[in-house]
Amino acid sequence: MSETIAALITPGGRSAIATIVVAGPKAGSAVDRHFFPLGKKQASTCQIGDILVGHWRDSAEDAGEELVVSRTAADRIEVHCHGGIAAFRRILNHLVAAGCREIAWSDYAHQSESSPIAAAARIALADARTSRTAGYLLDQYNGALEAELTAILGLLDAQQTSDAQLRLQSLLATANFGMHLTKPWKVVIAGRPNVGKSSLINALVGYERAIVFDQPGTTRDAVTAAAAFDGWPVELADTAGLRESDDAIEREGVARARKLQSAADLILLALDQSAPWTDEDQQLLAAYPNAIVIHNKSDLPADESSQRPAGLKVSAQRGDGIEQLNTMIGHTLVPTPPLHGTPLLFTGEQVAAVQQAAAQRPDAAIQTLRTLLA
Ligand SMILES: Nc1nc2c(ncn2[C@@H]2O[C@H](COP(=O)(O)OP(=O)(O)OP(=O)(O)O)[C@@H](O)[C@H]2O)c(=O)[nH]1
Ligand SMILES: [Mg+2]
Repeated sequence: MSETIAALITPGGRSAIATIVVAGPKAGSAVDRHFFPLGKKQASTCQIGDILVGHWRDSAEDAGEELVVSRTAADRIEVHCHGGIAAFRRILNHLVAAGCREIAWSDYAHQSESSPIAAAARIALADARTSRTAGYLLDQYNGALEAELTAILGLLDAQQTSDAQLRLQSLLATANFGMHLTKPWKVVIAGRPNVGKSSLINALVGYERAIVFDQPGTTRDAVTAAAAFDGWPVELADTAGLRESDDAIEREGVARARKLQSAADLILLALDQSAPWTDEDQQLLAAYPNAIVIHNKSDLPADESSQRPAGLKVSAQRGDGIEQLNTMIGHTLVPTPPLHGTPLLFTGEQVAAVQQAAAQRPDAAIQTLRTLLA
């Protein structure tokens, strides 16, 4: 590396501490210009692993900001400063004036990782919302996908094209799961007004996110909440109760509800087991054949209609059955979680490249896969 770069590697905004990495031959001298250590060692002369406390000053007269500098590799220094935007911006500006080139943290990940797949996994890890999804991304960071692509390349090189094709297809089958490692599953609740959809959302997320009221037509706009079921990150959406209405705002709410429901990975169909079975319930059941059917208000006497389908009995109000619902949502989203270490496609670019390779003749497929690995 001949140039020296500076990159903010923590999220922008009001985080507590920001970390700026300075990497390249001029890292030490660039930091020395503004960093005045309390001890004898300078940023440019300290050893790997040294942590220096000092002040970042505009000039020798400036009181400066107290911060910490450490050397993490021969040509790499980290500056740990206050996390406010103005604080890290000032330091980055000084580093640029000292000859560093400022780059984005994602570009730094690409520069500092050994392969594009490891870099992509590192970037994706920042978007993993649960330790379960992070675990699968760590597998890819540690080489699971790279090893599989390399093995497929070997098969193609050896002209074992049908074996290669099988393994490309198995990889493609992981794309839906893999892409969800950084993008939560969308779970949307549907049902007639007043069956207890908002109450169910609140019971599932564990706090009062959605407004509950005894009048039908309470929820108008979609309300979403971040949740996790069985370690799978989910964006859970409450929607307006589905019914014909003369009220323009409610009609708009119903239109938005239908749109969200059509884009959902999973629908929870809420029914009121204490109310008589209606044609609307029947229509909803037919419209969402893959939905999890929930019979809410199990604390009230049941309406014994013969048309009532099988489903999970819960009481959103009392919490009965919510734990089972939780588990059922997780198992429905991911019926058979991949074993740890399984290669997974987790970016759109990877999916597109593997789809392309699967459709190509061996020579072209080899080129496509090499580009993905290079
Ligand atoms: N007894 C009983 N009442 C419930 C239960 N769940 C919800 N309710 C009541 O049913 C009424 C409607 O609840 P909501 O959660 O607002 O229903 P909703 O389906 O979101 O209604 P809309 O937003 O109007 O479509 C409220 O009075 C709730 O307190 C339950 O498990 N048992
Ligand atoms: Mg509601």
